[in-house]
Amino acid sequence: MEESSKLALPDAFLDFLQVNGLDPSIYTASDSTPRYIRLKPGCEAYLEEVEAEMKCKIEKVDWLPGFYSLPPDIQIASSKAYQEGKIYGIDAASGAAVLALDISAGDHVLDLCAAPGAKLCMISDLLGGSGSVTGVDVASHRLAACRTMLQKYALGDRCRLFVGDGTTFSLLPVGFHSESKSCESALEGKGDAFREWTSRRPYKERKKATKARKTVASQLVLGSQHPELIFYGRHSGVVGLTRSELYQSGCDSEVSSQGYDKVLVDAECTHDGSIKHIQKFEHWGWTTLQHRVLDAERTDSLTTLQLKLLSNGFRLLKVGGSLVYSTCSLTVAQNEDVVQKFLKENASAELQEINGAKNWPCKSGQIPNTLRFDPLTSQTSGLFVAKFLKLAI
Ligand SMILES: C[S@@+](CC[C@H](N)C(=O)[O-])C[C@H]1O[C@@H](n2cnc3c(N)ncnc32)[C@H](O)[C@@H]1O
Repeated sequence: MEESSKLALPDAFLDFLQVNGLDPSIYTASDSTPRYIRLKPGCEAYLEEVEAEMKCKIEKVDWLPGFYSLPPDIQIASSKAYQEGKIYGIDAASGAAVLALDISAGDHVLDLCAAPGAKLCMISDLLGGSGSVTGVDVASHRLAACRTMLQKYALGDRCRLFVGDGTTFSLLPVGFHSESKSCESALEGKGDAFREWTSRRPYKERKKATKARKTVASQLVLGSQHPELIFYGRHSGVVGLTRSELYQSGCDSEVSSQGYDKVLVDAECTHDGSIKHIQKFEHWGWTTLQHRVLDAERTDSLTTLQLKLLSNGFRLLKVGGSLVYSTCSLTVAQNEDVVQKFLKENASAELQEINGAKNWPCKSGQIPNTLRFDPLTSQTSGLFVAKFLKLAI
């Protein structure tokens, strides 16, 4: 980690920080930010074993149940506990964003920007043996990594994953069956129903899936059509459904009562609050940072994307349900400004105070009830968090 304290940020990034009023010192003064892990419920007894194996003291994070902190330079990937799926790495600020959802038993949760899936794992963990979680991401390779993670930690039982555009995703939670079922569905026999998911599908099915994937990819480019289902757990509610039952959208009034209980929109952003992510560009090359993060056209369209993701996530929420919007950017443009625009356009949205946040090591955002984690004050990665309630109007 000593390396990072000498990190020489390129001019373009320093300009970006200056324009957005951000202090560059967070990228050089964060060497002491701990690494965080979450222990799978029921694995607490392994803690001593993990400490002995990693040869370090693992501290309980008092304000975040199930979380532990390790010294920053400890690598967890080679540990037995990690390989056996007893622990997974997730930053404490990310854990707080999931906790802000206030997940209860039986909730149907939508994670609209799910990959690579640390927050989705925690959501599945919190749901335990009830409810369901639907993960959506536009990047199929990243979502495939998320699927691997869910399987590795045995957390995917109630999960379904779709490759699709979160700004247009419209599928309701599992178990929702519209009274006005489509004729296609009524006529269709159950012969075509989804069977238990397996990664080793017969050749014929794989061929069909490849064809469907190609069609989906071209349809995604055109901004329409069904998202591709790439994983579903045994108790996700998908087994036994026909395609037309799975792909039901529901009208607005149906969404109000049958939509998701909780929605997480952990939106695509410039990742400038994730120090570890920015440090990686030292190896990837600073020009990559310029293309991927700082390109003006991209940053402009990014806030539009964030607003669309937030609006669509909120549309899919049932009345009385809550949505958490988060980004790992520290800029006001991608956080408070998006929230302000969203509130202006959505009279049924109310910013909510986040339960328990008084004990969290974060600051208030520029709008009351919004929160900001940053490496200097929180000893976590940077994260903005806002929570909305959907009112009946
Ligand atoms: C900050 S990352 C999400 C991290 C994830 N929640 C986790 O905890 O691991 C943002 C994600 O948004 C995805 N994304 C970008 N545009 C999207 C879109 N239009 N619809 C859905 N996902 C999108 C990216 O592929 C990326 O995986």
